[in-house]
Amino acid sequence: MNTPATRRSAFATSPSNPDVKEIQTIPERKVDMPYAPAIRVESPCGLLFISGATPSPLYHKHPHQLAEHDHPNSIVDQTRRAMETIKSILDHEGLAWTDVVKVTKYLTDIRDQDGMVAVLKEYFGTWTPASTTICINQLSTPGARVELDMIAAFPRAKS
Ligand SMILES: O=C(O)C/C=C/C(=O)C(=O)O
Repeated sequence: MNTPATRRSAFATSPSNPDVKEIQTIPERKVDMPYAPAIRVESPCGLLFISGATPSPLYHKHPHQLAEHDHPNSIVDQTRRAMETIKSILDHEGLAWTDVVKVTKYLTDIRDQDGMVAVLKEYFGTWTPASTTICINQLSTPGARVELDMIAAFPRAKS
């Protein structure tokens, strides 16, 4: 588990809503990305919406360059990569796995569910956020079998 820390300044603020903030964990890589790693909503309580994480590196070129997407075949290894990406965003925001309130899980083969869930348990321990699991026929890069997105809530002292 990571340790809660002071919330960082956001990368940018929505021009139409001062409570909506763009999060960039590696600001110099924004130029390569068509979406933010996360969006923080600060009022009435702080929420963090984490973009879908796959086995691909968080920051990668768009359009995709296949050399950046050399995925292991194993669902366990792919899920660990996605969870490490999400951990980097939670760490950046000073949040813990126990601050995650919702997980959406996308699989290309529902038989991968048990392997994916076992890896999530390594990270979440006994904490069980709300969850939705969806099976789809393809993800964003060849060979990707899993994508995870999450919503986390900032503890009141940090909201
Ligand atoms: O599903 C999304 O839009 C977020 C993730 C995207 C990718 O993994 C990607 O563009 O490679």
